Formats: sequence, structure tokens, C-alpha cells
Amino acid sequence: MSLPGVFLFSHYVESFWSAPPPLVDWSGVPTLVLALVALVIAATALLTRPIEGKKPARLPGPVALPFLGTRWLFWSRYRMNKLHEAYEDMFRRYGPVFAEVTPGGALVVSIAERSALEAVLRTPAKRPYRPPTEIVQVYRRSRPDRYASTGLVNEQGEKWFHLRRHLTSELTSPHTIQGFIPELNSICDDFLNLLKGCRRPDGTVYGFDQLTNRMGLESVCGLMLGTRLGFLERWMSGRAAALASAVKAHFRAQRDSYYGAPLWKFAPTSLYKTFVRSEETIHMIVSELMEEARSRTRGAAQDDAMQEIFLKILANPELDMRDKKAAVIDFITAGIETLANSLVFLLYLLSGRMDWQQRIRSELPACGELRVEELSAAPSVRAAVNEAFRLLPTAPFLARLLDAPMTVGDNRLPAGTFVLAHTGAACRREENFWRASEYLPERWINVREPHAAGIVAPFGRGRRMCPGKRFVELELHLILAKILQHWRVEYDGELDIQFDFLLSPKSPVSLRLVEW
Ligand code: HEM
Repeated sequence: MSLPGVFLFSHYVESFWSAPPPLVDWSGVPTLVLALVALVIAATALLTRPIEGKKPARLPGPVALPFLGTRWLFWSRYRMNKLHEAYEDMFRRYGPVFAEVTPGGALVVSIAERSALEAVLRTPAKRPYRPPTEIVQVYRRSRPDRYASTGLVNEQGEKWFHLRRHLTSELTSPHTIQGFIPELNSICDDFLNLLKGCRRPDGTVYGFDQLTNRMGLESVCGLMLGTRLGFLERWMSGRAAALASAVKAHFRAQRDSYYGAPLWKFAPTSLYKTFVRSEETIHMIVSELMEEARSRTRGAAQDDAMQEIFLKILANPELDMRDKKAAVIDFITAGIETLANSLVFLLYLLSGRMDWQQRIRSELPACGELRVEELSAAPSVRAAVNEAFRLLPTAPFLARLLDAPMTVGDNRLPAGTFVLAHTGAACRREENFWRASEYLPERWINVREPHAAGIVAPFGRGRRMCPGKRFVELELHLILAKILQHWRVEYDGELDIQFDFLLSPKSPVSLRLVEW
């Protein structure tokens, strides 16, 4: 079986699934040829011996084929945009620890078992190695004019440590984030005004996910660039739309480059070109925004707290200018979708708990600006957000290369093993949480065993943990409180969720914001 054959077939099959449009238009290829290719694949799958030697003794997992490893599964049995369901299915078939094999023959161990997961999350590595996204690495290394490194998200070792130390101390400081609260209040108020303007008479807001994307964009840019950019004005500028869709394309291309056929490594396929286009669009727009922010700060005295992060990054003599720019790009890219998806998931889950919405409302002042004290006096807000992160985290697993050997059951995994820590799947297992599949914020106020709080890690763990965590939590608490001060949230049916490298709601999402 040839690799292009499998690729061809998988895209042909995908077209029946109404997955994202195929990257290459194969519609002209006759069905007969594709049926033959399918037969060849099936025959080869039956006849080829599994590569047993690659797996540690007793680790279960799907059959690995020569040259393809176990990746063929994502081009046949599973859909790439439903990867979260694929992993749930594999955990059912092979148990809570199983191994996949990459086309290059490397082992990838997926873990949803509590003690093994805790062991991975506890690893005290000084320079944790999170496997980089190869397509980003390849592209950025091909553009030394723009990138001095592959960036904070993808660098490793000492280079990563240097970037992390110089780029994130402001972002993770409680002082900076507290100083941002007045601005965040005003951003949230503008978001509410936008929602008011878009609400139909019965309270329905169509395309709610796109509005949350704009909220993510405005708040992350406000935090990073120290200036308001107008993404929450009623009519979205072409630039905001272009940035939002480039960020989506960027995540999707990363997903397809990892789980799809690795042809992009040998030739500039349409997948690679799509990735490059998205990276270039983001680079161009963020560069413009940075320039505008810089000239505004030169012209007018602005709120210090709001400018802290951007100005300090720009002024840091330890960093190459290209790294500064790449950092702002990476922060903005890492922040928009994650924040927007998390807000949609939170409101969707809460829509099934009217009693909890009322409880939140009863703990809040009727209206006006919210300060940290008011939020702290409303524990039900924190519980609602924690529980949404437990049940529906936008980043459902963490990737690591093991720093030291680790024993999982009867298997010893050598240092350097690629591990996927499926915190999301583990949090939905009954042995880890009481009534694990239900959205029950009360579990964070009155604990009911089992309650494996240590495996809830929506922002990762250890030294590579998300530097945006403090900011995001504050923002989600604030926006949730403000929405529930005004409206109750209703949603009919079940939210369709897809895997775009992050878990995302299938767009467009409509929900109702109804007057109390
Ligand atoms: C709901 C929102 C967010 C979620 C759920 C989220 C989640 C994550 C996760 C799971 C990681 C990987 C951590 C690990 O490997 O241990 C990560 C890394 C990262 N996040 Fe976030 N994130 C969010 C928002 C943000 C925001 C707003 C920013 C920037 C302002 C940001 C910047 C980053 C960066 C730069 C990294 C890479 C850190 C490193 O490798 O050292 N994230 N995030």
C-alpha cells in the first residue's frame, strides 16, 4: 500500500463526513480507483504483521503498520475533527494506558489512568520538554528574517527557559493582572453592549461563538499591547475577521499536519501552504497592531497598568527584537480561541443548571463595576468555572517527553517517551469523580468522593503551565458574573464539539440571553 493511496482514500472518505473541506480537491478521481485503493489498504492491514518490537512488553494499543504506524486509524476509522471521541473509543478498547506508533516508528503513550497521570503531571522537570508542533518549527526555521527562534510555545531546553523567564513574569504576576481589572471591566461592558445590540427580541444571539472570539481578541490584545483596538464595535472590521479566521486556520493546519499524512514534509502541499498563509496573515496583522499601539503610547500618556506587559517586553535588552514580536504573536494566537471556546463551553454547561445561575446571581451585587472582593464573595462563580474546565476543557490533553523513566502498571517507559496526558478523559471517569459525566459545580464547594482534583489541569502543569491562566480565570469570572447580572442563559439541545487542535464548538453557536 502506498502512502499517497492512503492519503487519497482518507480524504475521499472524509468528504462523506462533512468534515472541514479537504485540503486537496480529489473530486475528479474515479470512484473505482479509490475502491481499489481501499481494498489494497484493507488487505495490507490484514496481512501485515504488527510491529510488536516497538511497544514495551504489555502495553496494549492499535495495530501498527510499517511506514504508517497507527496513524492509519485517523485516516480511516476515526475523523480528525472528532479526535476527542477517537481517544475515548481507544480508551474503551485498550484500557486507560495504551500506545500508538508514529509513522517514523516512535511510541506515543496515551494515559487516562489516575496514578500514572498524577506521576506525569508531578514530574518536577526544570526544562519540561513539550514536543513542538513540527510544522511551526519547519516554517519558522525557514524564516530567519522574522524568527530568531521557534517561539515560547515550541522552543525547548535553555532557549525555552530564557524566553519564558523574560517574557512571562509580567503576565503571571498578580500585580499586573489586578492592575488590569478596571480595563477588563470596561472590555466586558463593551462585550455586553455588543451582545445587547445583537440580541433578537426573544433573547437569541446568533453566532455567539464569533462574538466571544472578538471578546477574546480585544481582551488579549488589550492585555498584550496595552491599548484598546475596537474589536467589540458593532460592525467588526475586516482586520478582526481576518485575524480570527487566520487563527482558526492555524490551529486546524497544526492538527492536520500532526494527524494527517505527513506529505507536507516532502513537498509544499496545500496543507503547508494553508499553514504558511495563516502564519503570515497573523504576523502581518499583529505587526500592524504593535506598530499602532507603539505610536499611540508615544503620543499619549496612558494607564500604566495597561501598558505594563507590552512596554516591558519591548524594553527588555535580553531579547532579540524578532523574539519580542514572535512572543506577542504567540500570546495573542494562544489566547483568542482558548478563551472564546472556554466561555462558550461554560455558558452551554450552565444553561442546563438554572438553579446554579440563580445562585450566582444571588451572590452578586445587582449591577455596576465588579472588583476582586465582589468576585471572591461569590464562590459559586469559581465553582461554575472550575467545573466547566473539568468536564469540557478546550485543551483536553497535555503532551510531554518523559524526563526520567517511569513505571506504568507492568511497563517501564524509558526517559524520552512521548506521553499524552489525557486529563480531560480522566476527569470524566467515574473512578476519579463522583457522577463524573454531569456538570455539578457544587462538587467544588461540598466535596464528594471520589474527587481527584489533582488531575484537573486545563492550563497544564509545572513550569510549562499556561502563563495566561491568572488572566483567563479573572476574565471568565468577570464576564460570567456580568452576564448573569443581566440575563439567564438558555441553550436548546446538545452542543456539537469538534477537535481543531483545541476542542471548539462547531460554529455557528446560538444561545438565548433572557431577562431575569
Ligand atoms: C481559556 C484559556 C486558555 C487555556 C485553556 C490555555 C491552556 C494552555 C495549555 C493547556 C497550555 C500547555 C501547558 C502545558 O504544556 O503544561 C498552554 C500554554 C501556553 N499558553 Fe495558554 N491557555 C489559555 C489562554 C492563554 C492566554 C490568554 C495566553 C496569553 C496571553 C496564553 C499563552 C500561552 C503560552 C505562551 C503557552 C506556552 C507556554 C510554554 O510553553 O512555556 N494562553 N495554555
